[in-house]
Amino acid sequence: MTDLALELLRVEYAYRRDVALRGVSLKVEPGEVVAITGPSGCGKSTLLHCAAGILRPQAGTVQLVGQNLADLSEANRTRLRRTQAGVVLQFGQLVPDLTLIDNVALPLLLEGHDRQAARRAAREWLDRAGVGEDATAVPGELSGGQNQRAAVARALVTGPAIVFADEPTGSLDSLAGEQMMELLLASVRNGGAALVLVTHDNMIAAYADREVRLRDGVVQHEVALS
Ligand SMILES: Nc1ncnc2c1ncn2[C@@H]1O[C@H](COP(=O)(O)OP(=O)(O)OP(=O)(O)O)[C@@H](O)[C@H]1O
Repeated sequence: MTDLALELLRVEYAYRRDVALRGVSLKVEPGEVVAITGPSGCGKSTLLHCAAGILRPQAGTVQLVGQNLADLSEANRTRLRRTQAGVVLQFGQLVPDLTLIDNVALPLLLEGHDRQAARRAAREWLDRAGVGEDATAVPGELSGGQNQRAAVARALVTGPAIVFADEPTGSLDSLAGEQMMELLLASVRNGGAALVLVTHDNMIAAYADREVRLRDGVVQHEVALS
């Protein structure tokens, strides 16, 4: 039996003042594209951060590719996250002082790959993402759309089992947003990765295989879209 890409069981998360998640369960199959939707403040980003191992839930379990994150040491959790999970956020979040090629090579260098091989793989991913010609530019010299393309390359370069994207088109106009979604979907499908996508935009959610709608920190309903 193949492991699920992601499984959350009764996950709860509270910030100092607000309870963001009140027992959320979610399964994502390998290669599946799932959109997390719902009104502002319903817990979408918190769910994504718990699933990606960035936040630690106070209750419930998160399994990434069959491994319970709570059972792993800090070092092993970081390693699993780096190798198995790619992350794309709203504004790219590239390192501003590094060129695109160095930004994309970074996850491989952190995993101990040699510099030349890391840069070669980074260049290939930048080409696939349509920004190969901008490989030596720094993020500040490029548009939001170009930076988001590089962020997709950085998320996919390690060959992750799952990609987490939080409003990846939120800073783009609608044409650049559509192109970005096409790239993200083609990239995860080529790499065989699952995609968990947070969005408040119905047009973007429509790209998913399944929509999971949150309300007040719980799953309100799930709909198969394809
Ligand atoms: N860093 C934080 N510190 C304190 N409270 C937070 C933090 N991030 C989120 N919250 C609170 O947790 C709840 C859920 O927020 P979250 O950002 O997960 O929702 P969201 O659905 O992603 O919202 P949006 O669509 O507006 O981004 C909200 O009440 C929010 O105010």
